[in-house]
Amino acid sequence: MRISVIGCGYLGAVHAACMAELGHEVVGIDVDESKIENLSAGRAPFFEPGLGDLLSPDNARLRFTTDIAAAEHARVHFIAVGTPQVAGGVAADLTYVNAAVEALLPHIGPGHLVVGKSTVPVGTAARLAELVAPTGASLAWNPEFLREGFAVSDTLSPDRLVYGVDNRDDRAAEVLDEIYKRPLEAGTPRIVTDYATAELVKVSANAFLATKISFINAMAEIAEVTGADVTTLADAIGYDARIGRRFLNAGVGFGGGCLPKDIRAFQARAEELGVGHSLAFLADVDDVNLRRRQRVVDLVTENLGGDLTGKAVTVLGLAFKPESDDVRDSPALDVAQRLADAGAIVRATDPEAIETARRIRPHLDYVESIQEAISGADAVVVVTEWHQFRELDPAEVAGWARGRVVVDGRNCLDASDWRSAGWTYAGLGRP
Ligand SMILES: NC(=O)c1ccc[n+]([C@@H]2O[C@H](COP(=O)([O-])OP(=O)(O)OC[C@H]3O[C@@H](n4cnc5c(N)ncnc54)[C@H](O)[C@@H]3O)[C@@H](O)[C@H]2O)c1
Ligand SMILES: O=c1ccn([C@@H]2O[C@H](COP(=O)(O)OP(=O)(O)O[C@H]3O[C@H](CO)[C@@H](O)[C@H](O)[C@H]3O)[C@@H](O)[C@H]2O)c(=O)[nH]1
Repeated sequence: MRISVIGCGYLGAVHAACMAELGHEVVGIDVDESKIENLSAGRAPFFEPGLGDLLSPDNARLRFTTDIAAAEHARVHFIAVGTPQVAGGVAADLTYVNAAVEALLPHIGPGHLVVGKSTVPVGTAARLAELVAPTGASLAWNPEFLREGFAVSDTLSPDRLVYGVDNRDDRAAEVLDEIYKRPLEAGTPRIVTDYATAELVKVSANAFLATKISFINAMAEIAEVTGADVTTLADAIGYDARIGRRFLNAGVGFGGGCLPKDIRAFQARAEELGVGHSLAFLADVDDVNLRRRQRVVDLVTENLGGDLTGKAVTVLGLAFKPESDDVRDSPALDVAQRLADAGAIVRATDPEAIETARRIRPHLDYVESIQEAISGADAVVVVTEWHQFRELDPAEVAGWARGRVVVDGRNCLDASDWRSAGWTYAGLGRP
């Protein structure tokens, strides 16, 4: 199948490379010249395990360009551009989706299928279908559920495939089945439904995941005033198969380019639809999540005598989660900024996210080496659970730092190991 992928960011670049891996002839298109230059040279423009292995300038099935006219040679066009929060608001900004579809219109015709992958407010697909209809092409919505850090394997072997189609269009599902032949033959469940359901599957999945994380973080708040241990609590409730242990890790909370903006945009859309009350609980989910960031800062402050002015604090982690260089709405970077705002002298490190962090917070002090970051610190704060941080030897770290305070913002360290090495250990929701 000849495919174009419009938008080659964290989602689109992986999707383009994986579609070529599935045997299709793919052109990736983006307005960002430097991204296209890197991808064309076989370099991943961001850190994503396994992506580099799929990119090669010699791969005849995969090319990248800034020229939207290249889409003319394809028959299926995936829309993978960003849908961030609107400036100064919480709704989804559809400018990029609208611009991408508008730009595509002169290059599509009968027999073409436009497939939305971006996360959009319910109702968007039906509106875009009207826009596409005069060209003779049709439109489907095929939301994406990949996780950063596992994006390649999630794309090649998804948990499920969802197709939102116009019920007068029998062909769209057949075309998508052909594209996803390999995962479907491997047993991936597939759900064919209407546009609205497909759009809602995506945002409700993210709302559920965010709620699950905020639920356990709310339990951490209760644990903190009762002396209970939220990690033991999570293990115990997680054994109930109806609850499950995944996404029950209490800590500094969720961030990234998806969960925070998606729950806010979902609430905004529900308000527009006159059913804001149905999603009112998501405001609490957001609040609990943001409170945890300040809680980390408060724990550092309490353990450093109540005032951070002039205190040297090392922040271990900048990415919103390990195995990613993504710092969009990163709790780690936010904590680093809050500590600096409170007067601390902050030095931060991350195995992959220093460059991305520097782009949006250029004034913070970043160092590559963990030892250099910790050297002379009054307190060490772990906010992204990279294995490089989890595996630190507390006795060795004690030789680098000045103070003996460690705040575990991801509940990822062995508290007793650190305490036996002389550290004052503080976790979130743990005694
Ligand atoms: N990142 C993820 O893990 C993930 C997973 C599932 C769904 N999504 C959704 O996918 C969409 C993309 O997210 P992302 O994380 O890849 O964003 P991103 O910002 O990394 O990438 C978006 C890309 O689109 C490009 N672009 C913007 N306008 C364009 C246009 N008119 N033509 C061509 N390219 C254009 C940008 O230059 C950028 O490279 C969002 O709706 C997001 O919610 C993301
Ligand atoms: O128990 C947990 C699990 C996750 N997190 C945090 O939650 C955030 C999101 O994590 P994750 O969902 O793994 O990352 P994303 O790559 O943002 O993926 C989410 O967002 C994508 C974009 O919509 C979806 O495609 C994925 O299915 C959905 O998991 C990160 O900050 C994690 O640190 C926790 O705090 N506790």
